[in-house]
Amino acid sequence: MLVAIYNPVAGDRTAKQIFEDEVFPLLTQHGKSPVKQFSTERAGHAGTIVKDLIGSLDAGVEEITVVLGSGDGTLHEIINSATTHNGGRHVKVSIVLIPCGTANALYYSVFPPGEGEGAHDKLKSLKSYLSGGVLKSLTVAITTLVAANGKRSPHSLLSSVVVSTALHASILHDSESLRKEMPGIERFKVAAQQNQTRWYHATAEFMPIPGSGDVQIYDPSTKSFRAVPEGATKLEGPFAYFLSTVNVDRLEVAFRITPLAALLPPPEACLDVVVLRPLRHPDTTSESDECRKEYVNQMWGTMAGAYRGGDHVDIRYSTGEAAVEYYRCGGWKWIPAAEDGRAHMICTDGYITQLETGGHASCSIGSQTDNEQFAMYA
Ligand SMILES: Nc1ncnc2c1ncn2[C@@H]1O[C@H](COP(=O)(O)OP(=O)(O)OP(=O)(O)O)[C@@H](O)[C@H]1O
Repeated sequence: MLVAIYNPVAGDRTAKQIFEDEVFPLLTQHGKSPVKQFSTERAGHAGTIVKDLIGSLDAGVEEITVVLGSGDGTLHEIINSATTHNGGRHVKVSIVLIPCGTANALYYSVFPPGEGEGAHDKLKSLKSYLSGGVLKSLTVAITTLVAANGKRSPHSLLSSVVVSTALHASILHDSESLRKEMPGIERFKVAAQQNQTRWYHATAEFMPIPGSGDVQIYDPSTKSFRAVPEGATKLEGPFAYFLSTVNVDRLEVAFRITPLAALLPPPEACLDVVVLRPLRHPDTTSESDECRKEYVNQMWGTMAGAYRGGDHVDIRYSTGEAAVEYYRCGGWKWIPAAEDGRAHMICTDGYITQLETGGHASCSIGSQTDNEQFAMYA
């Protein structure tokens, strides 16, 4: 079954126009008219549409193709509604992605613009579909929230782009209120400045990659990953930044935060995790206001590398240590300090969930079956 869904309020609100002017005519030209077309009417609607469509499929029909005009958030809703984890039927969902959102992390990771390229072609996934191109399986990261009494939340949160805490979660949380006045990516920069001196108290623990059986860390001196010794897979805060990705090497077209996902692609599905802990900086001697203010410059100095193609992963302190801790793992656990409210925020593909005090979050890579349910034309 082929359907088209677009989110008319995603990004700069041009999805309807792109579909009417470009997507539908191209589909018709190739004799591929969608059996149904939808314009989403509210948050969560795209997920409901796909779940209902799957429910209406005849027995034996095991695939649905969705031409999707949106950003990463609407795709996230579809994945979470269609997953077997949240009670869905196992139907393969193939996405033809038209980037109509603000950041479009997945699209621009799969189709990075070439050097000096001006306007980005938004129809690359569609052209791939029309020419019988490659279907790239989407790895999912599955986040479970665990309450203080050990009870796990009944619903899993699936992500196809990012799961984060700390600064990135704060940015996504605060930028949402700026969406109307700032429809573009500048709202993320404003929210970043509002949160730049905040540190997050928590303990993080990494779980091994299923196949290799180890947790790995990038070593800029050898430009390769090496196994982390057992016993060194637990990190104590404070943290400034803690972010993991799947399927992407960037969160915006030019913000390449996990560049090694593309430059040193892992042989099997795993999470790429970027961590910044202020007290690792040789000049940060305490958690005083002065040190926090000083660290702002250090942090942005490092993070600026993400805008230079991802060279932040090779920046080293005067001590020779890597400024960024870049891990590869099969999962991680985030245990916030009870008194640090902001450390309780978890961001899954832009959606913010608040952990209960005393609770923790556990994120792991999906099983092979999970990772084969969703795919994108690449
Ligand atoms: N008709 C609608 N009215 C209001 N909100 C809607 C409507 N349709 C969808 N939404 C919501 O719009 C939000 C934004 O969509 P989406 O994430 O796709 O775009 P974006 O945030 O601009 O891009 P990106 O995630 O790439 O930064 C989603 O949370 C979705 O639930």
